[in-house]
Amino acid sequence: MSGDLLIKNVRPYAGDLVNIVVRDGEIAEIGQELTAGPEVDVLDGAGAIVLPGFVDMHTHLREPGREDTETIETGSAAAALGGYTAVFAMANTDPVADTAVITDYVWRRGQEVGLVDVHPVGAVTVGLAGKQLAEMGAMAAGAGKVRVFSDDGKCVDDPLLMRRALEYAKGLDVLIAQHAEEPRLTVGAIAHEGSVASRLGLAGWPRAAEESIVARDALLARDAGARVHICHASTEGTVELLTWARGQGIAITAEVTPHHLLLDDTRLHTYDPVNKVNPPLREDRDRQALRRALADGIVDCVATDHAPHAAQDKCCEFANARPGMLGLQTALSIVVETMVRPGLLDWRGVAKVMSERPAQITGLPDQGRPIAVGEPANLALIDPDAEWTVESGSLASLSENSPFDGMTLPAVVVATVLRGGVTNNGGKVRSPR
Ligand SMILES: NC(=O)N[C@@H](CC(=O)O)C(=O)O
Ligand SMILES: [Zn+2]
Ligand SMILES: [Zn+2]
Repeated sequence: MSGDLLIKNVRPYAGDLVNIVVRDGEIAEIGQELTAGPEVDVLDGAGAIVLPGFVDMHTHLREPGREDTETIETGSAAAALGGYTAVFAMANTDPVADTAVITDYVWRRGQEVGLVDVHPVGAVTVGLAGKQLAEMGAMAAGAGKVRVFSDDGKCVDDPLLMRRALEYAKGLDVLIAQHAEEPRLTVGAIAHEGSVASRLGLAGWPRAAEESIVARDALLARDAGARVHICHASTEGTVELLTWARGQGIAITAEVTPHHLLLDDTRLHTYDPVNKVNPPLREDRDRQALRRALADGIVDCVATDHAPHAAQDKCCEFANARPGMLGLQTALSIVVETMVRPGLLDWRGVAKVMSERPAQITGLPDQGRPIAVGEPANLALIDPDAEWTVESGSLASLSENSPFDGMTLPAVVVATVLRGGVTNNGGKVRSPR
């Protein structure tokens, strides 16, 4: 546990300037006149906005198996620099995180690094093969306390298996997060099915491949009385289905990625595989619908789907490149660009979609909490007026596949605090323990 910390000159949710005293990892005092004793560490926010630390419910960290592209340590550093205090590491590692041995390892390694809480996501099916349920109960009962299960990267496409998974998840009080992609509709598909893909000669990934699974899973969740979460919602039709399902009282939640909020398929004309992602970048109307849905709460939260890939897997022909893009260090700036600047969200809204809702959906008791006395000191400090230019080679990730490379974006995360320990100070991460 960290010692005492005085955080000076910060504005909770962009409100009035205050100082915050942290003791034993908790917010002990908030006020205008607070001062600290001589032994206390001081973090001067210089007028920064302070929000609860961000929670990413969808991150790929590639350890175990592809430590050449990201490790728990390098991914944790990227997360801390992005303002995150908790991330959920997806199960599509090698070996797959389908047993408690792996999920406990991910949790423990994250705690050893100590920059962010790395919560393991467990696989729904053994080896992500979609044939047999994994031992969800054992993973939930382990040291990693797995509370989110997903075959992300693949869809749990067998409806009977998905139904069983939802029933089992309800009993365990855990969440199934679905990568909604009907595989029969995306055979060979590499780009959004539309006029851009036709012109470029790229095989199309239709909206219906996502929407048919969203509709199906809403009905399966209804019948099982279970919760279901939709990963990386990407279409206007998905927003309509979510609206319908919520109206029916179905416990369905959804996330949107920063790249689906900012980019569309017109980026593909260069054939640069940095823009290849699953689900694919869609059209302007999808992007606009997703922004409105996030503002209205129909889409609950932003999740990065941070997906590091090696140069040899990305810098090749479009058809052969792996899908996925980096996201942890650029997420906040893209939310500011697409949601705050256009007036769709205020800073309380940013706290909600980046921290509070993902913590609630995943069941983290110590994240996404109000900035108030007695609450855990998990915080992100943001300079809303600063700008920065993304250099993919200078990010903390071991990989460089950022589609935002060269873009000048608003808002800089100036510090991150995890249980009273400063994990990122002015863009420098604390050296891992
Ligand atoms: N989003 C992607 O395009 N890729 C992800 C898998 C996934 O999220 O489906 C990956 O693991 O690389
Ligand atoms: Zn996915
Ligand atoms: Zn993913």
